Amino acid sequence: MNQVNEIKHPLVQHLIGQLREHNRSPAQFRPVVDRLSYLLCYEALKNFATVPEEIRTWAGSTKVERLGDSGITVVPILRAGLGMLNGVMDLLPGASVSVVGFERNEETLQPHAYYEKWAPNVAEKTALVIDPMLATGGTFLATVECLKAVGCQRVHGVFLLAAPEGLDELNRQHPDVLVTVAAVDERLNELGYIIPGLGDAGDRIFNTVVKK
Ligand SMILES: O=P(O)(O)OC[C@H]1O[C@H](OP(=O)(O)OP(=O)(O)O)[C@H](O)[C@@H]1O
Ligand SMILES: O=c1cc[nH]c(=O)[nH]1
Ligand SMILES: [Mg+2]
Repeated sequence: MNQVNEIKHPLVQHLIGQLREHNRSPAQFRPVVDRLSYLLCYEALKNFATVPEEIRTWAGSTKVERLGDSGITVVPILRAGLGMLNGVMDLLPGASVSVVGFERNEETLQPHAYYEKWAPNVAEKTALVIDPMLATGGTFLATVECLKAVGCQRVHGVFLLAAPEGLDELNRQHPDVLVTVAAVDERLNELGYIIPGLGDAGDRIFNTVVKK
């Protein structure tokens, strides 16, 4: 069973509410994605092991805990995952970045892979995959399969929104993978979009919404 951590914190819920506003422009959308990504990353790290270290302080020596962020590779899924990268890297300056590119075919809803670039020693790292949306789950499942194929054993997905359908599929195929998400929404519509959701995250981040 996947451990799915839906963050009920008022600040997270407030920010997700802002992203759902239809009239929010890309310029107003991006900073909210930034802030949410920072908060979700903070939550995703809550069980991450720290490394004790003895340091000198003004009053002698003491033991402190260090976050081993060099043991993390952050994996934004192109394109929309890039919108979450700054917020996450602010908290993990020592992490490496691996990049995968997937685009969902609008008719079949199958992910089409177009890019893959792994950090050195990826197999030894914890992968923190970032993407605003987990809808059918196809894109994230394909990413998890790529990560496992290169030897990565610990995968944690961080999303703004997820649909129950995608989380069920993840549970069937990869029950070991952890998920942190601001909200699990109601369902998918017939076009594979999350309801109520926020529309197409990539288009809203990159200002490529087609006006009808
Ligand atoms: O769970 P799924 O049904 O696979 O859908 C989720 C994927 O769809 C969106 O990307 P999209 O394909 O629109 O590409 P983009 O990031 O270039 O906009 C989103 O950012 C996820 O990657
Ligand atoms: O609702 C959805 C589903 C997939 N991709 C998005 O950007 N939004
Ligand atoms: Mg898109």
